[in-house]
Amino acid sequence: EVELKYGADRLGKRQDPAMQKFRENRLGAFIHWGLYAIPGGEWNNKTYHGAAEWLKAWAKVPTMDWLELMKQWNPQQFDAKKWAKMAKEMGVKYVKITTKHHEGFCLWPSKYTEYTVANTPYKKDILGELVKAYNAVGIDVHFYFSVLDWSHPDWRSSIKTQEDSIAFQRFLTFTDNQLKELATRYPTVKDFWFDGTWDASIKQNGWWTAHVERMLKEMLPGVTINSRLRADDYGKRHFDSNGHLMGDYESAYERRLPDPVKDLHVTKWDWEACMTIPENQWGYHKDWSLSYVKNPTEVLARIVHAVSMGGNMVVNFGPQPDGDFRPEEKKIADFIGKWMKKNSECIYGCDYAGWEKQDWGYYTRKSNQVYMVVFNPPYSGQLTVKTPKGITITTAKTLTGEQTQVTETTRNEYNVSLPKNMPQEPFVIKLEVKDAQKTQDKYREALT
Ligand SMILES: Cc1ccc([C@@H]2N[C@@H](C)[C@@H](O)[C@H]2O)cc1
Repeated sequence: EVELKYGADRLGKRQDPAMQKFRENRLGAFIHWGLYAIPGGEWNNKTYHGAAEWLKAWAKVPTMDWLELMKQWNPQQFDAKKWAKMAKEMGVKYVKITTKHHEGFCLWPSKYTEYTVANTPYKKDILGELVKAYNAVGIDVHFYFSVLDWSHPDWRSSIKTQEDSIAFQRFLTFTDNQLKELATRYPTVKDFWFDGTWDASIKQNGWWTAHVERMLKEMLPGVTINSRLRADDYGKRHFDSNGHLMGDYESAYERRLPDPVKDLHVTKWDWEACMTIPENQWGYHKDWSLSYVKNPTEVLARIVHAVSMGGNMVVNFGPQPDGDFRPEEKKIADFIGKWMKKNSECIYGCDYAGWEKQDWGYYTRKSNQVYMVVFNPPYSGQLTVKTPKGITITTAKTLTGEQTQVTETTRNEYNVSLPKNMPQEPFVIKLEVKDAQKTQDKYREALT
């Protein structure tokens, strides 16, 4: 291994209560809300197909013109309690909120920049209202924070001159101040999810990314930090030059998921994926007909896929400029919530089962219970289940208590029959399993 001053601060999964809560939460929601919601992907009567929160870039809008949008920021329909109710009913255990996206507009009244909600017609502290409302219904709040800040004159994507270097040091101090401000104003925050950290200027200041992780953990014991913040002494990101994961969980799965057969290495560490409902829109876009929009079952499949491989899933919402949500997003939240009401036992606190992936769907596991989450019931009426050596199935029944037939077809292989009255939506069969290995050990202990 190479000697590192700014590599991984810890090896292996964190096992403290705060990280266990992060892991057991499993299902979260993303909120991408900022000035970009106002134009919604359209500028000077031209509609841009790219991600709406990047419109400033696509339409090459000068920073001062873009920040003029602040004069229109006045979400009259915004009601933090309604947002919290929607999240609660969806069954998410945490919400990640864009405190500041690349545009540099802050949802909290930061005293380190004028580009904040305080200087808009709306005036009020949106972030503070959301933290209070989500926490009041038992939902953890996570902060998305973009280091990249298009509104700040000292931002540099690369350091070419001495002047760049001096400016960028000022920028890092500005960023430190904003992060300390967020940690001080909102001490119930449970996580910081950093974005906008891919540029050379950050990669060659790996020391600063390590300092930020350490500073926030000192200020907020238990807080979790995503791997995307981190660069090591040599500019290596997410995993340091010795291959060790930095931060507390891998955060590279954005709009994609690890393969359930080829990418099983991800089950060795904590990770969190995030996804959009259209192909690629995080902020509000007026026209969702421009790309494929996932149906509710496709969103659900990605949630279960992540949990089946020991990860979390965060489903994105891009609120309208008026502070309400678009009907398509309300429909998704409602479907997921209804499904979770019946089936969340196979999600919360569940992990990778270690069983071979089958075509009918995904396994999740909680202690000696293995859940079969069935998305593709086979015409044979039989669900193939292959168990690892020494593991046998003792019972199998749906979460509504209906017994299903379990037939051993060969060593470590079973047919689990589809339930008689099969639900017309993805359903769960719960298996009780016995691990011969473990019981023998217990038995052997008894002998000595
Ligand atoms: C190339 C690229 C940069 C940043 C992003 C941001 N990360 C997501 C979580 C959104 O915030 C998106 O704007 C997406 C793609």
